[in-house]
Amino acid sequence: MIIQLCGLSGAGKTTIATNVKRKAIAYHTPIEIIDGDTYREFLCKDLGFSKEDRCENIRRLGFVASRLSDHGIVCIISAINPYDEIRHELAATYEHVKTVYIDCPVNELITRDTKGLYKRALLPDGHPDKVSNLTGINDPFEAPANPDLHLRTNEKSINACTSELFAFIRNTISSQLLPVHAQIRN
Ligand SMILES: Nc1ncnc2c1ncn2[C@@H]1O[C@H](COP(=O)(O)OS(=O)(=O)O)[C@@H](OP(=O)(O)O)[C@H]1O
Ligand SMILES: Nc1ncnc2c1ncn2[C@@H]1O[C@H](COP(=O)(O)OP(=O)(O)O)[C@@H](O)[C@H]1O
Repeated sequence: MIIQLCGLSGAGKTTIATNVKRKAIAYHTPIEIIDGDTYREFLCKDLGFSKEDRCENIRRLGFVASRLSDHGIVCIISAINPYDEIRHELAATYEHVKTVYIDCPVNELITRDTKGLYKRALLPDGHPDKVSNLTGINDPFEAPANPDLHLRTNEKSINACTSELFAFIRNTISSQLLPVHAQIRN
């Protein structure tokens, strides 16, 4: 199974994915986090933040996820993943892809600003430190219309969001395994 997260920087993708992975160890559910930030240092080092590059980024993360997923590893793609087009492409290309929206209003993210990116994006034009294409401020984010799971991280605690995503993964695994058991019995 491939869980493609999407959500603005600072919304909570890494925090929730990491906590879910920790929780899954006790249940012997293998989880791999495929994190945009990490892969941008290696496999996706050549990519920037244009629409084309962001889509290519997700395409590559999706490919890695598909290889691992074929071996029964639950892959969580933790990236901003801002465009409908590429989210749909991933879901159409690979089996068992679920979209999870990690949602937080931008005003709250400006307050969190864990990486200082929002402060820099809000600098006046022409300022040497200004970030010019930060998603949600001066670059688009297309909120998914019908995500498989929608987590509002400004309304629920980290623990509550972690439990919801974890339960979603467990339920999806069970429902996908049921027909297989039925086939074996028949
Ligand atoms: N301009 C701009 N816009 C968005 N993000 C920026 C930008 N510049 C740097 N960063 C940092 O890069 C991380 C986003 O990379 P992703 O691979 O997740 O992005 S994408 O899915 O290809 O849109 C993102 O990581 P997260 O904060 O974990 O989301 C940022 O730390
Ligand atoms: N309900 C929540 N779920 C996830 N993170 C939360 C929540 N509430 C507050 N936070 C905080 O928001 C920040 C999210 O950062 P991070 O996980 O790196 O985001 P992202 O990976 O989406 O950029 C962390 O500082 C985390 O403690």
